[in-house]
Amino acid sequence: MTLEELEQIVATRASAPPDESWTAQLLARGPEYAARKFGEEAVEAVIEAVRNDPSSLTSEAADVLYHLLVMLRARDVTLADVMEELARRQSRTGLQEKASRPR
Ligand SMILES: N=c1c2ncn([C@@H]3O[C@H](COP(=O)(O)OP(=O)(O)OP(=O)(O)O)[C@@H](O)[C@H]3O)c2ncn1[C@@H]1O[C@H](COP(=O)(O)O)[C@@H](O)[C@H]1O
Repeated sequence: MTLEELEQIVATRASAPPDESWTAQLLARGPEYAARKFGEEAVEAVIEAVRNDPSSLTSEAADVLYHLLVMLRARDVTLADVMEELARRQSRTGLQEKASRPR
């Protein structure tokens, strides 16, 4: 499974009946709700990383990636947009990139 494939699944399920699809339910409740669920899943991943439980962290990280894609879709940002941004950063170190951000 690639992130592109998961993005495609999210796009397809977006138009499913909400009573049959978590993706459709998230999107029907709006971008703010999708963002909130992403935040909750991110916090759960943080907890597992701090607890040092690799199996639970793997599971929570999967939740995070899925909910990230749903949140992006809710705001019409594509995975390609995000990957292009990452590609732009490739020519610089992380510290150079951070220093170049507007304050
Ligand atoms: N990858 C996922 C995926 N990861 C997590 N989830 C759902 O996200 C929801 C998280 O909700 P909650 O926060 O209530 O769940 P939780 O974190 O387990 O809850 P707590 O017990 O911690 O409160 C659950 O219903 C999970 O099933 C996902 N739902 C869908 N997908 C993918 O999307 C596809 C389409 O799914 P539907 O849109 O539901 O058809 C699936 O086949 C998968 O490929």
